[in-house]
Amino acid sequence: MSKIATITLNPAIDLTVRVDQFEPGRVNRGQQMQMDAGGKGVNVASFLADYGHATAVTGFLGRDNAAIFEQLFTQKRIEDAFVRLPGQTRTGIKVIDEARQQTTDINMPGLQPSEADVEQLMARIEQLAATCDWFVLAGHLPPGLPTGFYATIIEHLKTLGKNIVLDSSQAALRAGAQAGPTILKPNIDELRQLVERPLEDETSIEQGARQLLRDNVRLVVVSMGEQGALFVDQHTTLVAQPLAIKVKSTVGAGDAMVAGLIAGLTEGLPLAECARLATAFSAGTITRIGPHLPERPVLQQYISQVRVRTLQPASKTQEE
Ligand SMILES: Nc1ncnc2c1ncn2[C@@H]1O[C@H](COP(=O)(O)OP(=O)(O)O)[C@@H](O)[C@H]1O
Ligand SMILES: O=P(O)(O)OC[C@H]1O[C@](O)(COP(=O)(O)O)[C@@H](O)[C@@H]1O
Repeated sequence: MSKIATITLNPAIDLTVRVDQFEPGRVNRGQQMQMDAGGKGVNVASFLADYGHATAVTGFLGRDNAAIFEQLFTQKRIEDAFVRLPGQTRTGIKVIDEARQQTTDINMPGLQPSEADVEQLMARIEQLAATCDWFVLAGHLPPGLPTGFYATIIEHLKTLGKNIVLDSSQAALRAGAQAGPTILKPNIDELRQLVERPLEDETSIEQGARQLLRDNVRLVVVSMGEQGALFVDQHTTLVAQPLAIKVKSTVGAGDAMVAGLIAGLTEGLPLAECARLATAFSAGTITRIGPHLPERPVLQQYISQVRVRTLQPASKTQEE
């Protein structure tokens, strides 16, 4: 089984604070606080490692607070190929309101890598390409990097014949999508930004996703929070219904979906089974804080509960 590499240019420590009945602009009393190593690619690797995959992580990590990441990598046997930068990796605040089942994210800009750091990163990616067939490029760009940075990496990885998943936002997503990764995983807001029109129903979301399928892009997964997700390829559109479970924190739900999708695709599962696995991974993480999957029997139960249907042109549906 080949290794899966994730690239997180701007990882984050997630400081989760539980505040029931959270009111912005007021004095709030918190109930619980927890810190986790995070950032999109770090989370994807962590979920895949829980599922038994060999993973490697790279990107830029602040030297001064790297311990929490190093602990995670050691614990889950994730290969650490992060380039170290002077200073601290950003910390993001995640306010979870369990009573209202709401998560509020405050994400910071992060550390700025130098030209020499970027060169070092490119060398690490080159080294990882010797052992990894899949590359996940995920998250916000750090300050100072050009919006076309993901596009540059994608173009290079394409020449090496790699499978590439892009999960980013704003201009970096737009430029990256044009470079033709294998899979795109926008959430509904990111898809709206990409296609520049309101997407109000399943059909318009499907059409928006289908617009992105071209050249190398063979699958677009649009995640829609509690509305589930659409899996759109050349031949079909599947709708994966989320599970009705008690939400603790939605932080990492999208990353879990990416991880579950890759787990399915690398096993050679049909798209409907991949959609089921991806949704089960997401369900597994929203019931807890931190980028971890539940034990196998629980995950197995979630997989069996996910409902996937085909979205047909005349809106006739068929259970998969
Ligand atoms: N409130 C929720 N209830 C149930 N499932 C959810 C909820 N929020 C997210 N999910 C699951 O996680 C998946 C990804 O979530 P989403 O919030 O769209 O991703 P992102 O974090 O990338 O914005 C969804 O497709 C769904 O299966
Ligand atoms: O790189 P960005 O877009 O600032 O996002 C970083 C945040 O995204 C996360 O990876 C969670 O992502 P998702 O909720 O989209 O799966 C957090 O761990 C992290 O704080």
